[in-house]
Amino acid sequence: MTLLESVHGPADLKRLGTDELVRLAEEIRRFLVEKVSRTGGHLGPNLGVVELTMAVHRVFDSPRDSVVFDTGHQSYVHKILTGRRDGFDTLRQKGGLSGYPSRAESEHDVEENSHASTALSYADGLAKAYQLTGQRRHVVAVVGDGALTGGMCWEALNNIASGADRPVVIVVNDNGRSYSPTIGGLADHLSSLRLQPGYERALERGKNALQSAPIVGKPLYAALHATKRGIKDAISPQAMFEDLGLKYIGPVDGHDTPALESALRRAKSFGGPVIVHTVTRKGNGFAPAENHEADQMHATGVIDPITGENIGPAKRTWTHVFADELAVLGGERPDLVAITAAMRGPTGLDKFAGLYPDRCFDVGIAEQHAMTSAAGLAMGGMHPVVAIYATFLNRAFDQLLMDVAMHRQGVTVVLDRAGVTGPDGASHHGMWDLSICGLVPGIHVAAPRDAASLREQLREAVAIPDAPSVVRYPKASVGADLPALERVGGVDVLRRDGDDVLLVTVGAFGELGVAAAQRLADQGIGVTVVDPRWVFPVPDELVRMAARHRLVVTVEDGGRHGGFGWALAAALRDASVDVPLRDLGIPQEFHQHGERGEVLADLGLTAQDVARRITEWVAAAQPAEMSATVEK
Ligand SMILES: Cc1ncc(C[n+]2csc(CCOP(=O)(O)OP(=O)(O)O)c2C)c(N)n1
Ligand SMILES: CC(=O)[C@@H](O)[C@H](O)COP(=O)(O)O
Ligand SMILES: [Mg+2]
Repeated sequence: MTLLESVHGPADLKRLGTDELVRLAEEIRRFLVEKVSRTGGHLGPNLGVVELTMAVHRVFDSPRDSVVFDTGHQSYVHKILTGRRDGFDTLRQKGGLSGYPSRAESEHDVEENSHASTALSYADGLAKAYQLTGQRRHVVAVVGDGALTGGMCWEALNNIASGADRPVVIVVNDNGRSYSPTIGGLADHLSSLRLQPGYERALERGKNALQSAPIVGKPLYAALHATKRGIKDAISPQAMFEDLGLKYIGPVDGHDTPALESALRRAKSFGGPVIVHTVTRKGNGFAPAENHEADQMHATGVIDPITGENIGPAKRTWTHVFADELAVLGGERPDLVAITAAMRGPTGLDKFAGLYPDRCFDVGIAEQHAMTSAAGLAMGGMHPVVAIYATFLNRAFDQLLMDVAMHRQGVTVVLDRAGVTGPDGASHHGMWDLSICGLVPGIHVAAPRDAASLREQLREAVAIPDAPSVVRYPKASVGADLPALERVGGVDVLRRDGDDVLLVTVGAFGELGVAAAQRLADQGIGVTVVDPRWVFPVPDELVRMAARHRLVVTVEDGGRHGGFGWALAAALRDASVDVPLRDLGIPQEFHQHGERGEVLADLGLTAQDVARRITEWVAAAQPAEMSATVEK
């Protein structure tokens, strides 16, 4: 039996000796590479936290002590050590192990939200609750240097620091990277601390040697300790944390188990808010990850477990199309600037940044700041393109509404991963953006249906000088272009078989709509399929088209609640167009992980299901109106 097979929970971990811990770390790394190379996932981040997670679970007592992982993508080791080793063959798969903590999976899991920079706020709340209920429980928050660039962390730190008697242990996992190198003053600050990685170890050795020395040991240690403190204050700017009221321990080598455990034990005994600054290496122990140029295998697909080479299917995604067109636009429009929230590569800004390095800004994991900074850039005469994942627009709603739209600033927001994303689960599905954008006065929202539309609508968006414009597209390969039969009032007609049903498809669902119409035509139901292209404001032409049909059906890769279908229904009511409308979209629930196609099928968002629903609706409609159609 391997050591890994002998560890079913933290208690088993606590019984291991030093040499066994080294072996266990090696076994965990081999396990991670073997499993994640097959399933895909966050290999780099988890290879970087093997010793750190082991030490946390040896020093603290989960689940009595709460261990919160910020973003949660680096919680695989935590899962392995808390009895879920056997689930890794199903990692991030439908019905399988989540790629993030999951309260349904384990009592050891606290936070499920994959949106970064929240762990310290959870920790603050948990610590207050334990204090109020007289529970002597520690709260441990593992937070990355990237997550620390998020504003919520600083809001939380401000509050945690005021709780001098609340035992919150903040373990900073400082690997110097988000996807790419972490940016900003804080990163510089941490790196200035990182310069003495052996600092704590040297201190530990020195203290042990001194304290064991007879007679002179203890006084000498005390004198040196005071000197150390003075040195730290003088040469290492961690004084910033201590000036905030947070004790600082570190930097600690995040792969040195004895040093880690010593630092964590000191933190545990402190009894108040304390930062343990650990220095780790993303991808540690797997050379292809350690040396991975782009992002040290932050998130991989299926890879060769030896070479690290991607062996999944190469695909041209919507992101690629955006990246290429923005690069072209950058040459035509010197006022165009791009903004990323620590995801320059994944959102397709690398090409633009390579051509125009001074015009691409990485603001860290700070979508709120990105949006309002964009408003400032627009006020200053630039046209910003803010490229973020759709789910992270949630973070910047107020800024979009008040700082961009209310000030009528020309900012273009490009939302990648819009709609059902898949393996990253409930907090990553981009299902909220249409509902959010629909609330914003004056906003223009485009949902391109293919690559040609994306290029065209991106150009249209950056030409809007006095309002926010949004372009949204899915996490998927981009299919073949779907040409329109004609464009009427800005609305593209994709197929015209009759006036029984007006099927309005949003974005990439154009292909689905045409396929559904074909199925319905075979049943004698005449469907006209249209793509509004710009879904907000709702095109007037759509209202006119609806009036000429017996039933209107909308289908969108977005949340139904407050989505495009609801907006069109309201527009029909406002225009007194009395035609029944049925809206198909993502139900207003938190949807678990799985492949995008699986989740869409479960939600009935396939051509077959849409055709079936329409057949049912047509059959259920007033017989006089529709029977002729159905009998045909
Ligand atoms: C609000 C938000 N924006 C962007 C992301 C995408 N994202 C996931 S992990 C990550 C980098 C996190 O870096 P860090 O906290 O340093 O953790 P590491 O991967 O280095 O362990 C980012 C930007 C996110 N999860 N949440
Ligand atoms: C944890 C996180 O927010 C991202 O790393 C997430 O895994 C998105 O992955 P994709 O870029 O593959 O959509
Ligand atoms: Mg990091």
